[in-house]
Amino acid sequence: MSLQRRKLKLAIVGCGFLGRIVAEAWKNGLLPEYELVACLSRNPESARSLADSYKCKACADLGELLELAPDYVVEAASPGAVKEIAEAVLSAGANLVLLSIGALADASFLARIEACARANGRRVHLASGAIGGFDVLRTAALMSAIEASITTEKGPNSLRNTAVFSEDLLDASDKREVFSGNARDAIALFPTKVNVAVATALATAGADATRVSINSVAGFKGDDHRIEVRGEEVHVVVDIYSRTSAIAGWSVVALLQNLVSPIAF
Ligand SMILES: NC(=O)C1=CN([C@@H]2O[C@H](COP(=O)(O)OP(=O)(O)OC[C@H]3O[C@@H](n4cnc5c(N)ncnc54)[C@H](OP(=O)(O)O)[C@@H]3O)[C@@H](O)[C@H]2O)C=CC1
Ligand SMILES: O=C([O-])CC(=O)C(=O)O
Repeated sequence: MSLQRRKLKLAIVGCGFLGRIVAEAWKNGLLPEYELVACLSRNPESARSLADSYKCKACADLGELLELAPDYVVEAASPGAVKEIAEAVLSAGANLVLLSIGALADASFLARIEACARANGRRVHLASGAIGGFDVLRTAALMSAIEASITTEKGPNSLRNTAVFSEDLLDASDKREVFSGNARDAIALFPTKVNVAVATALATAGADATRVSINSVAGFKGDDHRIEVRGEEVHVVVDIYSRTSAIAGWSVVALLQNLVSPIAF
């Protein structure tokens, strides 16, 4: 049973792989408290295609989308898109659900949207994406000083078109660490690939103190993220393997369900 009577208006920004997972879940009845009203993408054709499949409005720009007064705008686009839309969305009275959490590594941007959300009485919800366990990570961070890290293993093909890729990774016989540093440097080097590192940092020790190790494993399919937090009394390990990034789209569905459920996680 839901908490509210009228359906909440939902809009999607970014009509690619993950945005479509949310729309499909809505169509399949997993989000009955919501009405999918609008979508927007960089390429109008992507928005039109999603809108045709799910019978919502393809918007030409953000202004047109916000005129429909969505209650929740799901961002499934890019960290750059988050910077373009966040303040306008919140100022228009909508809540924001983010997947491209890497945008929040920019401390001044984070402070601005925090202030904007507060001023407008709205919230920015961070989807758990390809990882999770934010509840226990945040809890551990409250209890004492902590050390936090995330170690990721990926197949080399998913590192193509990044500064660390080289052909010899494809048939390397051993695991190769291609990045070691903090979450701030990680997202600067891989702007769309390590949202998980920034999300981990926000939940734990912050972008400067959270250690990130990215490893290439030839022949490996999918991603494995191992988050570790050590405090005085607790040792937390959250390890998530996913064959594709679909888990991130589904995490938005779970989040939207949680927002309206009488029993909330
Ligand atoms: N938090 C997490 O754990 C994870 C986060 N992500 C992030 O989620 C986001 C979406 O991923 P995914 O669906 O796989 O990516 P896709 O590339 O499949 O889809 C992204 C869509 O957004 C559109 N888009 C890009 N920039 C903008 C913009 N400025 N304004 C509006 N639309 C835009 C794209 O372009 P077009 O309209 O041209 O088609 C495309 O349709 C990415 O930023 C990715 O990094 C992904 C996995 C895990
Ligand atoms: O899908 C993943 O494993 C992680 C990812 O793309 C991200 O953090 O942006």
